[in-house]
Amino acid sequence: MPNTCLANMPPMVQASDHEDFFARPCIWVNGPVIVGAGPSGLAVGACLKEQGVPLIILERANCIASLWQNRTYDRLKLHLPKQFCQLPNFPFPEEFPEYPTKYQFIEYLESYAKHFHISPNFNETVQSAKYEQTFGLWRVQTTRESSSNDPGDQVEYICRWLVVATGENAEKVVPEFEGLEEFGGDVMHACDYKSGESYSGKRVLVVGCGNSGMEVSLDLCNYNAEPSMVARGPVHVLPREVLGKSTFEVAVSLMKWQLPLWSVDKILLILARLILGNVEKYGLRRPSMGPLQLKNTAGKTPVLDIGALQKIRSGEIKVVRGIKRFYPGGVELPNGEHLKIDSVILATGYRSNVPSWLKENEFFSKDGIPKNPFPDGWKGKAGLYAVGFTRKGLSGASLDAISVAHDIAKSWKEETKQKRKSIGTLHRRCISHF
Ligand SMILES: Cc1cc2nc3c(=O)[nH]c(=O)nc-3n(C[C@H](O)[C@H](O)[C@H](O)COP(=O)(O)OP(=O)(O)OC[C@H]3O[C@@H](n4cnc5c(N)ncnc54)[C@H](O)[C@@H]3O)c2cc1C
Ligand SMILES: NC(=O)C1=CN([C@@H]2O[C@H](COP(=O)(O)OP(=O)(O)OC[C@H]3O[C@@H](n4cnc5c(N)ncnc54)[C@H](OP(=O)(O)O)[C@@H]3O)[C@@H](O)[C@H]2O)C=CC1
Ligand SMILES: O=C(O)C(=O)Cc1c[nH]c2ccccc12
Repeated sequence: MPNTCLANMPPMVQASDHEDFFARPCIWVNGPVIVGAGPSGLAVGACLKEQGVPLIILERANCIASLWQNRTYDRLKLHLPKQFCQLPNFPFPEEFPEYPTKYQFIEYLESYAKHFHISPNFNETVQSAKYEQTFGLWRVQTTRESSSNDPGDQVEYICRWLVVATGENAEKVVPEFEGLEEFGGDVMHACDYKSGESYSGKRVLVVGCGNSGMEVSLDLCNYNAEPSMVARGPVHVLPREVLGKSTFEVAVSLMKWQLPLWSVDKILLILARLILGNVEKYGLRRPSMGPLQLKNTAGKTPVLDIGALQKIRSGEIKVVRGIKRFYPGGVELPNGEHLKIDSVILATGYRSNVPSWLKENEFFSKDGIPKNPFPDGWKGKAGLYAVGFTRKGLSGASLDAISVAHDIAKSWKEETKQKRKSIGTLHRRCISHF
C-alpha cells in the first residue's frame, strides 16, 4: 500500500464521531482512494500509475471485475466489438476474436491489472464516504472481511481524492410480485444464472426482455428448456451486425459524420427493419424514442440480437405481455391467461449503489448516477470523481478514466509539492498515534 500510515485517531476528529474513531484504525492515503476494482477502477488506477500517483483500490469482492467473474452466465460474450471494449494504454491480444468471450475478457483484465501493478484491497466494502469540509479531506469507512462468518474489521481511510468506480450495475433489481412466495418453484436473478443445463425440459418464465432476458431465453432454448419471456414495456431490438459490420460501429461512423443522434437512430431503425422485419408482431413493441437517444437519456440499452429473435419467430421463445400474479406452480398473465411454470428467472436489471454509502447529494442523483450527463459527469467538487457512469459501456469508462487520472495527477502534483510540509505533520501525528 503506497504512502499510507496507520493511526487510531487522526487530528480531524469531530466530537460526535469520537466513539467511532476509537473503534477504527485510520489510514492516511497520499493519493486517491478508488472504490471498485471493475474495469473502471482498473482503468483509472492504470492511468494514475502511469503518472506516478500513488493510490489504493477498495473492492468488496475477492477478485477484480467481480461482475464479470461472479455475476454473469457461462456463454456471455462482449456484444460490442473488441476495439470498443479495451481499456486505456493496453490493447486486447490480436488473436482475440472480434467479440471476446467473458473468459477472454477476464483474462485481459487480469493481465491489465498485472501489467500496471495494480493490487486492490479485496474483501473490503465501503460503507460510507463523507467529505470533512473543515479539513478538506474525505473519510472513507470500510468493513474488511477475512472469512464469510467473520463480522469484519472496521477501517477508515483519509484522503484528498475519492474516485467512485462502483458501476451502473452494482446491485440486482428484484421487483416484488404478487404471490411469488407461494409459487414454490425456484426463483433466481439473472446474475446468478450460469447455464440452461439444469433446466432441460423445464418451463421457465424469464422476466424482462433486455439483453439479459433475451440471452438467458436463448441459452435456455439451447438446453431444450421452454422459456416464456415477459416483455412488459417497449424495447429496441437491433441486429448485432449489418452486412458483416457491427451495428454499433455503423452508428459510431455515422456520428463521426456529425449526423444528429435522431437521424442516426432513424438509419439504425431502417436497417433493423430490413434485417429483422417487423418485430412488433412478435410482441416486442418499439419505444417512441430512438435506440441511441433512449440509451443516452434513460440508460436503457437496446438489445443487440445474437439469435433470440429467431427463436421468438419459431415460437421456441414465447413472448408474454406482463405478470398479474404468481400461484403454486404457475403464473396468471394480465390477459387472464395461465401458464404452468417450473422456474422463474428475473432478468429485471441492475442499479447503482452509490446513494447507500456516499454522503453527498450534489454531484450524484438519487439514482446513484452523476447528474451531469456525458461528457461532463466525471468531476464533482472537493476531489470527488466518477468513472463508468456514462451509459456508454466500457468505452465511456475508458474516456472517464483518462480525464479523471489527468485531473487528479495535476492537482496531486501541485498539492503534494505545496502541502508536503503539512502532510508531513499529519504523517508524524498519525505515526505518533500508532
Ligand atoms: C451481463 C452484462 C454484460 C455486459 N456486457 C457489456 C459489453 O459487452 N460491453 C460494454 O461496454 N458493457 C457491457 N456491460 C456493462 C458493464 O457494466 C461494463 O462492461 C463494466 O462492467 C462496467 O465496469 P465498472 O467497473 O464501471 O463496473 P463493475 O464491473 O460493476 O465493477 C464495479 C466494482 O465495484 C465493486 N463495488 C461495488 N460497490 C462497492 C462498495 N461499496 N465497496 C467496494 N467495492 C464495491 C463491485 O464489487 C465491482 O467489482 C455489461 C453488463 C452486464 C451486466
Ligand atoms: N452480451 C452482453 O454484452 C450483455 C450485456 N448486458 C448489459 O447489461 C446491462 C443490464 O441489462 P439487463 O440485465 O438486461 O437489464 P435491463 O435494465 O436492460 O432490462 C431489465 C428488463 O427487466 C424488465 N423489468 C424490470 N422490472 C420489471 C417488472 N416488475 N415486471 C416486468 N418486467 C420488468 C424491464 O422492463 P421495462 O422496460 O418494462 O422496465 C426490462 O425489460 C445492460 O447494459 C445490457 O446491455 C446484459 C446481458 C448481455
Ligand atoms: O452492453 C452494454 O451494457 C453497454 O452499455 C454497451 C453499450 C454502450 N452503448 C451502447 C449502445 C448500444 C448498444 C450497446 C451499448
